[in-house]
Amino acid sequence: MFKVGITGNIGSGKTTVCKIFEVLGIPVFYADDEAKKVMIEDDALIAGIKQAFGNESYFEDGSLNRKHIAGIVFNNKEELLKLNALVHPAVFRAFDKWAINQKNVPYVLKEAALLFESDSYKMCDRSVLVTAPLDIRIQRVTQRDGITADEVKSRNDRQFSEEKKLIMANDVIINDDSQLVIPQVIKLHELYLSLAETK
Ligand SMILES: CC(C)(COP(=O)(O)OP(=O)(O)OC[C@H]1O[C@@H](n2cnc3c(N)ncnc32)[C@H](O)[C@@H]1O)[C@@H](O)C(=O)NCCC(=O)NCCS
Ligand SMILES: Nc1ncnc2c1ncn2[C@@H]1O[C@H](COP(=O)(O)OP(=O)(O)OP(=O)(O)O)[C@@H](O)[C@H]1O
Repeated sequence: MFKVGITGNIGSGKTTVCKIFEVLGIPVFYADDEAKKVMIEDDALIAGIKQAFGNESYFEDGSLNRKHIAGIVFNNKEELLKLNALVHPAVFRAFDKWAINQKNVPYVLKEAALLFESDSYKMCDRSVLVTAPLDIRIQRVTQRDGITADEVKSRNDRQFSEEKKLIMANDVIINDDSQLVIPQVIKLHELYLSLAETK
């Protein structure tokens, strides 16, 4: 199966772009959503997270105390690496399992905030970066999530810069309101159809 990894820094619009690919019939694996799922379903992982970040990482009903964990990991690089090392292998396994089950589709997309940071782009045939300037991204995320501009910046600082990702990515979608997004997606879709056919 031809696999395309899609990424972008916080608030770039990668999920929005993925919805357009879905309309074109392309299945999308949302790594960030899968991370949220395994963190409340995988017993070994839950035990590891409690050991690393305390029992208060979970509420009594078993849901994740996101604020508690975010407060630790987005303020300390070592703690974030610890969390990533616990969560990412479980997400990689889930993606492999999911991809095998996608039948009769030309290619699949893997949406991941940390495609490059986690090296998971190496498991894809192609990568695409969604970009937008930081001020626009801050505005979008503060509006969407009700978190502060400083919180958005601190998460952004934990990710590779857009400049670095532009060098690593094969393709780019510009989502800064200067050009339409749908034609950019259709153009890439046509490219991926032809690349998948010749793989
Ligand atoms: C720390 C947690 C609990 C905070 O939850 P919260 O609901 O506040 O944020 P959410 O998960 O919606 O993430 C929002 C954005 O933060 C950024 N972000 C999330 N995790 C990370 C990370 N490990 N490193 C850098 N940025 C991150 C991304 O841009 C993401 O889109 C959560 O982000 C988490 O469990 N992260 C670890 C899993 C992970 O690495 N997910 C991303 C890739 S699989
Ligand atoms: N071109 C656009 N015009 C207006 N609003 C947009 C555009 N693209 C994205 N948005 C909005 O900006 C917010 C962030 O977009 P989206 O959730 O797709 O980004 P993301 O990269 O997946 O974010 P995160 O990394 O935080 O998960 C959403 O509320 C979305 O509706």
